[in-house]
Amino acid sequence: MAYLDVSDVTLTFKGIAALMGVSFTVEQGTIASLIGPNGAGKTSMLNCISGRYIPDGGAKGPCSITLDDECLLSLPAHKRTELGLSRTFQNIALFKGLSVLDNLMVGRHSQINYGLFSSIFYWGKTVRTEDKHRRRVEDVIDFLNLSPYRHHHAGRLPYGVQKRVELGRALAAEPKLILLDEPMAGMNLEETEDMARYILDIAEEWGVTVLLVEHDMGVVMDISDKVVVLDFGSKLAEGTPDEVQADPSVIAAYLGTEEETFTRR
Ligand SMILES: Nc1ncnc2c1ncn2[C@@H]1O[C@H](COP(=O)(O)OP(=O)(O)OP(=O)(O)O)[C@@H](O)[C@H]1O
Repeated sequence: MAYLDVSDVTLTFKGIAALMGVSFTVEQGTIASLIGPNGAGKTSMLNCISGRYIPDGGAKGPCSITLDDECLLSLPAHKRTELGLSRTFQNIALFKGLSVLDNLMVGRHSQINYGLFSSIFYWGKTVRTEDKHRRRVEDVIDFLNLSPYRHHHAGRLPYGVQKRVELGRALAAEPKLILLDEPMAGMNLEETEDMARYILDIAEEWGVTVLLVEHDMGVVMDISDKVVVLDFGSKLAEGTPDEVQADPSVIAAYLGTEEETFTRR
């Protein structure tokens, strides 16, 4: 079975379908992208996987979303985080009054498993665990080149750096699967290229599986192992970037007929 297996997911809001029987798979350690026009259902799909939305049928029917063979639907969002699922949001969701370092430490929250009792009676263990959290956060700071900003208030940083901090917070949680909702939105060319490099390294060096929602087709076609195309809540195509770019239904329905739509960087 695939690492992430989405099978026949339907989601309706007051009778209006955001997703209609969508199925796709993502293999471990790869980068998959969800693309489609505005309102196609991309963020809704990420929300179903992360636990923000519950697909129609809930947790009782046949399981429609599994991660590493584990059914996600029966788990609340925070349990999915403990299982190794982490995400970023379309609109930056940082604690703006906290430093970069503290925002990343918040990302460690799911890994903190000691309470007041053990802090008092197993002090040594607590200190060792704290060290482990610090080390992970420092690794993330180094990886994303956030050192110059570590003590800056997140809310005062340039937009592109804030997007990087948000990625860092998701990475701090030691995810196995990371969901990225438009990580390049609003970025200039240089920031976009840097972010694309980070995403490639997250998969290749850190071994994290990536599911990306992104409107920048150049980036999507360049870095994805697989592309899934949604249109009006239904899956239109699934395949390698080359297969999807050659699919007439995709060209007609979403990408238009202009050749430069698929120009690689
Ligand atoms: N909480 C909600 N309540 C009602 N309708 C919703 C809700 N969330 C999403 N929808 C509807 O579901 C459909 C899919 O929306 P979604 O945000 O998933 O699309 P998208 O592909 O991510 O779009 P975009 O590229 O603009 O972010 C839209 O018609 C949207 O209005």
